[in-house]
Amino acid sequence: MTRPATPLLDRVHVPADLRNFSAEQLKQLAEELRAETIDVVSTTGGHLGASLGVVELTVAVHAVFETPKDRLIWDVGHQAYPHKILTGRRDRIRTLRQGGGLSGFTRRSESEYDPFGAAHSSTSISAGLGMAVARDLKGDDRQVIAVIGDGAMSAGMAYEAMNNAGASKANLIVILNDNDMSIAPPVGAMSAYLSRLISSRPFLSIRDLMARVAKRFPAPLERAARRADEYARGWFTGGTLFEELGFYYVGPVDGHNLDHLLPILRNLRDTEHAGPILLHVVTQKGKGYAPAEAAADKYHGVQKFNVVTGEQAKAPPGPPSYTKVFANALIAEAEADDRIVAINAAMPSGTGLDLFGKAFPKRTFDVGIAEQHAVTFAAGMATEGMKPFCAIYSTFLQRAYDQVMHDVALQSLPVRFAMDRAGLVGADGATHAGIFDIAYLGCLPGFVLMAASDEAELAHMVATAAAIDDHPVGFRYPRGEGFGVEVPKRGSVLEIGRGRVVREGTSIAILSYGARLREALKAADELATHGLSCTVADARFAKPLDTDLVERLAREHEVLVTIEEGSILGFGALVMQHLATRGLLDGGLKIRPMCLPDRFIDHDSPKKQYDEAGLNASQIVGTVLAALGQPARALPARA
Ligand SMILES: Cc1ncc(C[n+]2csc(CCOP(=O)(O)OP(=O)(O)O)c2C)c(N)n1
Ligand SMILES: CC(=O)[C@@H](O)[C@H](O)COP(=O)(O)O
Ligand SMILES: [Mg+2]
Repeated sequence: MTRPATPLLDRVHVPADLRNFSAEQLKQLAEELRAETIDVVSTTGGHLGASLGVVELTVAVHAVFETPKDRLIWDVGHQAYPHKILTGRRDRIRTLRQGGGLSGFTRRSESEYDPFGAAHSSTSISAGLGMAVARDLKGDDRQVIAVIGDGAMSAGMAYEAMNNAGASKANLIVILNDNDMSIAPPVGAMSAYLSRLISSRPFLSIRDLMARVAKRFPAPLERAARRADEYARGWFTGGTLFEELGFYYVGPVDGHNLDHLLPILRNLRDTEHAGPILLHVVTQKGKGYAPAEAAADKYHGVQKFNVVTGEQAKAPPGPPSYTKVFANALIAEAEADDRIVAINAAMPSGTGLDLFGKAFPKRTFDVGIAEQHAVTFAAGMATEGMKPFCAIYSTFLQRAYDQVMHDVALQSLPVRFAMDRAGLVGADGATHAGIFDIAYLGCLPGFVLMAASDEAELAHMVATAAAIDDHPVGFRYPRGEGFGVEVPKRGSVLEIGRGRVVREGTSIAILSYGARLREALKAADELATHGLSCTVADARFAKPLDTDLVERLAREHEVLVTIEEGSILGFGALVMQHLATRGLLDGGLKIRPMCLPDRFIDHDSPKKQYDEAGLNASQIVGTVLAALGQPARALPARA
């Protein structure tokens, strides 16, 4: 596929190169930028829809504001591919989300045009306000612009920031990019409110009149006239919510029309305004690419695809994903128990609750990007005897940590946390790696914590979680496909706090928590070629720990390796802490906890990430041999 001709874009290496373009040239540049973005993502995969929706906005903001001196923050950052192309990274844009390549989100270490890293949503206004206040304290004169989507605007953090910004009177420009989409169609009252704004009649004539009148009156009267202007605006467009939060509301404006965007942005740039402004732009996710515009998800996240047909590359048919297994297992439980309800935070398809929702629409809740609310909402349901399953990716559950501790654990409420994407996640990189949940939940008293070593185990853990009614429960499972083991239609309830030995040996013990079990078994096979007999056990539970199993392994083996797809201070730490209190570390046991290194691991393929993390079979073998003081001699080639 030949790349699209981009004569104007070829002249733009940094935004300064486009600032002398005419309006007509900027329109052409936008079209070229859109074509380039489509071509790039067709070869890399990634977040296409959101990027296509902000092509004109990206061109306009960089044309009007002096980035990077003026700070431009993209909320989530998944829509920043056009931004990256215009800001000196076009030559690397086709390395997007690949090992050693560009991140799929904005990143400070990547470019001076990325003043703030993102990926978890709804942080842009807070960061922008921080920059604006710092600017004022330093006496700088830069502008600060935060672009936030309508989905991201459903998170509490956005309101915390607006509440503070409105009171602080700091000069900050928030651009609300309203495409009436989150990953799925948006939910919540804010979405309905924004739809009303968009459907109202814009009333620029009255507003301009009020603004002109306001300028001609002496101060007291000007204030009255200004209030009238705000009221008029609030009345016609309903920008009242933002006005009441102290923002000067402008909009709604067509976010694809440079004839509108450019003069408005210039006005906002040049007008002295005491306090924050909210520019409400209306855009279309997937704009300008018919397959994306027609798709239900607007091509939010795509594989590589054929530009002509829009057909995405399909992975060869493989085992069902853990997500699918979770959804089916939960449906089976819900069929037997009508107290089971399911909650997600704007991730219905990612968590599999779209499937559950088809089966139980009245028992499925999408609360928007609002993980903190999701957790305490679930806690409230649990107090009334419901059995809430909170399906939130491990990484996004981090946002609701106090709710997990204060509202759930402290009250010992039986909320069940289905933590998908636990472990390294590949192309989304460090921001999305679900690697801290063992540590951040393992320290909470009363939690039952499980990790699935394969998809059948996941089904059993769903059944077990459904059966536990007096404790909070968390179970974790990796992104992607299972191993292809047979999955029962409905899982069996496991004995709480009991692991299982899957291979008996004598001198080496490998205790795995989660999906590294297969690697542990491979390592055992390789160690056997060294004449080393390995016991391999699946811990299944981090809490309550199977202390009998752990103590037996410690007593009966020379080397005990623990392995987990999690950070330091996780499962291995729990095991060592227990053995230490039992005096079982005093007798010369060689214990080696294998977990992820204490650093962030960048985007790459999951296989390469685990190689880098040191958690594959050969690295387990190396750890055992090192513990025995044996050189890791060349292992026989794996058949
Ligand atoms: C805290 C958090 N929860 C969930 C997500 C997953 N997520 C990424 S983008 C997105 C939707 C964002 O919608 P919007 O802000 O409207 O941006 P759009 O994709 O429409 O441009 C979600 C839910 C996230 N990145 N961060
Ligand atoms: C941008 C964002 O945060 C989501 O789109 C995320 O990338 C989804 O991850 P999965 O692809 O693992 O569902
Ligand atoms: Mg949106």
